[in-house]
Amino acid sequence: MSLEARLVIKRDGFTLDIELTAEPGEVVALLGPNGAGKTTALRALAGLLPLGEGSITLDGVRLDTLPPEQRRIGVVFQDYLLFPHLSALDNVAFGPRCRRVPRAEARQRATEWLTRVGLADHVRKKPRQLSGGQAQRVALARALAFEPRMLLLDEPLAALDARTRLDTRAQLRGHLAAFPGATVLVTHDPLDALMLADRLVIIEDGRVVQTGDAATITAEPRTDYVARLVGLNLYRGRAEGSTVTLPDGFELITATEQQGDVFVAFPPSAVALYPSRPDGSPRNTWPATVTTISRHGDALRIELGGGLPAAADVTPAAAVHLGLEPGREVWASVKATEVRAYRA
Ligand SMILES: Nc1ncnc2c1ncn2[C@@H]1O[C@H](COP(=O)(O)OP(=O)(O)OP(=O)(O)O)[C@@H](O)[C@H]1O
Repeated sequence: MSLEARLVIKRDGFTLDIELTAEPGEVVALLGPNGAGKTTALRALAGLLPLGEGSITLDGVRLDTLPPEQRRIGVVFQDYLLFPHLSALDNVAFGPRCRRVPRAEARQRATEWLTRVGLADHVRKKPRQLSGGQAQRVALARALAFEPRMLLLDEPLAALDARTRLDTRAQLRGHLAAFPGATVLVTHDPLDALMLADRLVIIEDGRVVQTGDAATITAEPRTDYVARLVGLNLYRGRAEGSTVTLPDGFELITATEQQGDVFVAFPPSAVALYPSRPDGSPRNTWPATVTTISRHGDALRIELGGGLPAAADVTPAAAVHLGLEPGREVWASVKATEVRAYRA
């Protein structure tokens, strides 16, 4: 049940224009900053928003000409949208009932689905008697009980606290692995995307800016948003051999040779700071001014302005030793072997 879609939607001041594919059994995450168009894309797939242009084809069948109820798509919304007056069982039985499955059989199937998501003991409860994690699992069971051809999840874990989120994410991963159809999930949490999806589609301002598996995207980000997401300093420049010249003339030396337009990236942990120009120094050394300091795990994240805006991670001890504070002038350096260049 493979998905092939081109979604074009124009609404005041914003245009979504993306192509999206998903193979049977594949989990594709739409990831992007607020307002990028992720929810708009999901609502279009579900049939809740009409396409301006484009088409949606699932397993060779045109979906965008069908009304939402005939698309056989299971949707889990961010706030689950369970029917508050129905028990967990009747919420899940709703799908089969809509497809005219007799009541007893619909309830039987609902019980099976609730058992599968670990809620056999909660079938009679109303949504308000369920915890956030349980409600999420009822919503998932309800979507799966439709026997959908495709599953759509909108920020499926956003409503949960951190602890519940961890457990629920692991369980959700298992259920998605067992689902034979294509799954598209929307999130702005990189961890959800990395843990749940086989492939990431990064959307910014209504366009796809990068797509690939987690390893490729984290190794070779192509926009500032993605670079920040994976915690890398990222620049664009022109390579001639191992020298990359940035638009303002700054030169970075890399260990690998390239020609033409490239991205260059290095992690904040690779940036070393010195009180004065280091001698016998690594190839890339520049004067910088500390702009902000924030906590980053066990380290301090130092944002540097100057010739090459960059982030550096240092230990608290080093920060004290260097007297780091906003406005302090330092020398920064990064070894050529830590700088990766790849084709733009
Ligand atoms: N009902 C609406 N009418 C007009 N424009 C809208 C409507 N809903 C959203 N938009 C606009 O469409 C754009 C994309 O919104 P969308 O909700 O799809 O983004 P998103 O990537 O899901 O963001 P978030 O992570 O904040 O949910 C935004 O610029 C938003 O202002």
